[in-house]
Formats: sequence, C-alpha cells, structure tokens
Amino acid sequence: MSATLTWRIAILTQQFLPFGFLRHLPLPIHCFSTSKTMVAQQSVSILGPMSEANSSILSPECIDFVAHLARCFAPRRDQLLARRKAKQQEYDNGGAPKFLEDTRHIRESDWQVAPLPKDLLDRRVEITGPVDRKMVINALNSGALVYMADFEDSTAPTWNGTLDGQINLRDAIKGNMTFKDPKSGKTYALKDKHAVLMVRPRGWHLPENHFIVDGRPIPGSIFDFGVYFFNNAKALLAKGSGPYFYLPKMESHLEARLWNHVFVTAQHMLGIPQGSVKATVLIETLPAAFEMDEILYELRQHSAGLNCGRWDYIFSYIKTLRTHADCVMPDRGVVTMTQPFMLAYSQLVIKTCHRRGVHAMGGMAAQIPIKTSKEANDAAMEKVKADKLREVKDGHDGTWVAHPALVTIALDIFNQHMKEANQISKQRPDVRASEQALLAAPQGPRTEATLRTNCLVGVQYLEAWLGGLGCVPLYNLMEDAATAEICRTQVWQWIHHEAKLDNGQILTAASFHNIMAEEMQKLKQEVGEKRFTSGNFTEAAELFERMSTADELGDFLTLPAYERLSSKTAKAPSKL
Ligand SMILES: CC(=O)SCCNC(=O)CCNC(=O)[C@H](O)C(C)(C)COP(=O)(O)OP(=O)(O)OC[C@H]1O[C@@H](n2cnc3c(N)ncnc32)[C@H](O)[C@@H]1OP(=O)(O)O
Ligand SMILES: O=CC(=O)O
Ligand SMILES: [Mg+2]
Repeated sequence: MSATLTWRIAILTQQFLPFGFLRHLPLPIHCFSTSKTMVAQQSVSILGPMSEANSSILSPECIDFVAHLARCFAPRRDQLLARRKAKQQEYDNGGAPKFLEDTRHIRESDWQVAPLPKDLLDRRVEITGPVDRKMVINALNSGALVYMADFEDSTAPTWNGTLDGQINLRDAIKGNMTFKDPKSGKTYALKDKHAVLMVRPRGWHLPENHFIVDGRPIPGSIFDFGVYFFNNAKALLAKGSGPYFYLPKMESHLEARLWNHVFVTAQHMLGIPQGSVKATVLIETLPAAFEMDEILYELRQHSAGLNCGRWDYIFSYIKTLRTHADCVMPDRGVVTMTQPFMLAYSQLVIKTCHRRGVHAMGGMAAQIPIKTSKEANDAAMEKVKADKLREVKDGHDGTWVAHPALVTIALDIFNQHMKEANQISKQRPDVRASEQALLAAPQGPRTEATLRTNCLVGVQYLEAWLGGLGCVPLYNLMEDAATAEICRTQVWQWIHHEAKLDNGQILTAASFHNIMAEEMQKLKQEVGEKRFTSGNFTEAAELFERMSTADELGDFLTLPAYERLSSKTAKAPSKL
C-alpha cells in the first residue's frame, strides 16, 4: 500500500474515532497529495530580498512545501479568524466565554496524550528570546533545559530578521554555530551540551506579507512553521530530538485542530513518523481557558502540554470583556498571578495537564537584572524567586525566564522543590476553577501614574518594533508585544469606560491627548532630541494614540504595525 493511501486511511479512520463528530472539518482532499503540480511555483511570489543566504533556507523545494501548506490551510485559518469576530460580537453583547456543552464528554472522560519524547520530560527551566544569532547561541548555552526560539511576542518580523532567525536555527541544529559580534569583537560558539530547541511561530492572525501564494500573503504561522519544519525536522529526529513547537494566541480548540492538521500533513509530506511533532499550547487568551481539555484532546498525538502565557492572557481578558463595565482593569502592576482570576486559570492549567499526563508550564516574570542599583536588583530578583516558588509549589512542571542571569535563580527553586523530572503525577482534584472564578474582575487602583507609564512604555516599545526590535528593557522590566498590548488596551478601556483615576479625574479622550503630549515631551528630553527625531517615535506615538482612542478596539497592535514594517520591504517580486 502506498504511503499516501495508508495515510488517507489513517485520517479517515481518525474521523470515526470516539468524539468523531468533532472532526466535521476534514482536510481538503488536495492536501493528501504532495504532487509538485499542485504547488506550481509560478503562482508563488516572494516580495522580499533573496540574498544567497535567504535562498539557502528558502530553496525551491521549501517554497513548494510552504505554499502547499498555505493552500491547504489558509482558507480554514481565515474562517477561524472570522469565527473569532463572531464570538467577540457575542461577548460585546453581554456574553462571556464559557465551558462548552458540546464537548462536555471530552472534559469528563478519561484519555491521555501520547507519551512524551525523552528530551522533553524535564523542562524545569526554559529560556525564551528572539532569534538573532548572538541570542540564539547565548540562550542555547544558558544552562536552561529548553530554549524557546521566538518568532512571536519578542520578535518584530522583518523579512530579513525572520529569515536570519531560520538560518540561525538551522545552523544551531547542525551544531557548529559561531558568531563574532561586530560591536564588541567578542566571539560566541555553541556548546556541545545545550538546551533543547522549541520554536514559537507567529499566531494565526499575522500574515507574512513577503510570501504570496495565489495572490495573497500567507499566514505568518504557516510560514514560520513550514520553513523551520522543512529545513530541520529530519535533522532533529536524526539527533534524537524532534520538531518541537510552542503555539501562541489560540482562542479555541478548533484552532488547535487546524494546527494538528498542519502537523499531520507536514509529517506526511516529509515522510517522517506521525507524532514526531510535539507542541506546547500557550493558554494566553480568555476563551482558550475554557477549552483546555479540548485543546489537548485535538493535539493528543502531538501535545507537549500547556503553558500559562500570563501577559497575553491579561491583554485577552481586557480585549474579550471590552464592553463589560464591571471588568475594567486596575493598574497593570497589580494584576499579578495572585489575583483570583489569574490564580484560577494557572491552577486549572495544572489540573488539566496532569490529568492528561502532560506538562503544565509556568510563565514569565517580567523582571530582568538591574545593573544600575544593587538594591533594586535584589528586590527584582526576590520577585522572580517568589513567582517561581509559587509556580513549583502549585504543581507547575517548569517555568520561563527572559534572561540568562535568571536561569540559576529559577533552577535553584525548581531543583529544591521538584525532585523528579517533572510533577505530572501530582494531581490537583482540589482545583475547582468555575466560570465565575475565571472571569472574576481583578481589583485594585487605577492611577494617573500607570496611565502615563502605559503611554511611555507603549510608545517606546512600538518605536523599537518599527525599527525591527521585538523585545526591549524599559524601566527595568522586559517589554514585548504582549505587555505592550496590555498598555494600549488598558488605556482604551479606561477611556472607553470613562474610568475614575486615583486623582479623582474622569479619563476622557481629550484628557488622554493632553497627557500623551506631556509624556512625549518628557520622552524627547529623556532620549534626546537627536534620537527622538531620527527614531520612529512620532509614528509610534501616532499609532498608539490612534489605537487608544479608536471607537472600536483594534484586534492586535502588531497588525497595523506590521503593515508599516513590511511596507518598507514587501515590494517587487524577487526572481525565484
Ligand atoms: C510575554 C512573553 O511572551 S515572554 C517571552 C518573550 N520575551 C522574551 O523572550 C524576553 C527575551 N529577553 C530579551 O530579549 C532580553 O533579555 C531583554 C531585551 C529583555 C534585555 O536584553 P539586554 O538589555 O540585552 O540584556 P543584557 O544587556 O542584560 O544582556 C546580557 C547578555 O545576555 C544576553 N541575553 C539577554 N537576554 C537573553 C535571552 N533571552 N536569550 C539569550 N541571551 C540573552 C544578551 O544578549 C547579552 O549577551 P552578551 O553579554 O553576550 O552581549
Ligand atoms: O507568551 C507569553 C505571554 O505571557 O504572553
Ligand atoms: Mg504571549
């Protein structure tokens, strides 16, 4: 029997497994074929520069592969994005996410995800970060057990930066990776023993404007996944590892099903065993918190658990409940993991994952080392320690750090409190995260000081992003796309609901414009006139201000920002 036929039968059989009616959206039949005629290269245009290095990663075969995945799955992705909008309408009309009646049997029946590969059993400390060459080497050498190479929250996806990232990961997998920093002259080399590599592609919402199939930009998620998978999956398996991923910003189990279909097709096309892919889903949207079991179930052949993407989760809480006047957030600084709704969500992640035999990963403390004051640094590190201690005691099987200097701090705490490779066997039947608990509005003050900080952080982050930098230290905290989203949605929410601030002032668009003008003036002084005028501050401030005062809350800050970022490079088609 041919491989294609065997696989077709496998897929068809899967549709009649228990809960088969959930699989009412089979793969398009042309996805079963890997015939070159289905992916004629002439209908693929690449709008970014194709240097020799870029061509080495985007070979004609890789282009065919990615285009085929896009043809198979972009239409369904479009439907799922439209579904998000329809759901949001329900929430805007007073509804809220809830546990699904249709999938109760999945939540209530006993099943487990497929066994995990050996190199993913112990994930007690994972470092995350952007994919430039120095960072990749530093992260892999950092002593963390896993490095999550990030094309999402900490990356501004310029064409060259995205492809450089893919080249860096390919070279890291080959093993002989070096780098000489032109600024410092320092040289870097990958150690023999280094962290296990996981890759986070962009979320379903972002397009890749430089890769056009049949006249349309393809989803950035398919581009990042496809290029990485095509170039590295076999090499990773040959080394005893595998193609491992983090999947961001999903809002339903139907989106997880789509990823599962992408994995099944990709593995089939390269002829590698089904189940080779492993993926950890970030639970970082409010709707997804109500579908944790279902998400694991959809990905059960490919799952490596769930993770608490706490920053996007806060952003999503604001976004989802945008019209609910009783859910207006307090200052972002007081929305910590001990707020009841955050605690309920993180504990439900642990309970759900352990019941299904898989890791429940913790999240990111935003503190980073402070070089200018020992006292301030000690206080910041204490916060990181407290956060990691709560995580390990609650039952998380590992955690995230943003910086190599935090690896040992997190390792010490997990080593002390987690003697085995993980604590998946530790069940949490005591956790009862009700709908009410997951939705409970956080309490705390709304201050003018936070409003001003939101303006400063939001604008400076966007300024960096428009310059191609996706993660920056600001006022001693790590700031990335998720934390910047909190800044601008918090401002929008406060204006929209005319929040009363601690100074007694009712916030309106007019008073916000005055505050923005004052803060931008201060910022100009802080960074200096020259840096201010040569940077992207004016553009960033205009975008931040427009999105904060729009009648409708925009879906993602990075969508309009990406149009600006890519307009500089997505121009004439490159010769293929
Ligand atoms: C909400 C979420 O999604 S969280 C996940 C996304 N966010 C992240 O991954 C955060 C990643 N972290 C970072 O990008 C950085 O740590 C920043 C931007 C916050 C701070 O960066 P810097 O100001 O360069 O830090 P600093 O100067 O202290 O760095 C010291 C060294 O550590 C390296 N380093 C810092 N962070 C990382 C990292 N995450 N991975 C690898 N190396 C790192 C630097 O490259 C530098 O190396 P060098 O000494 O060889 O030159
Ligand atoms: O991706 C992580 C988050 O906190 O957001
Ligand atoms: Mg996130």
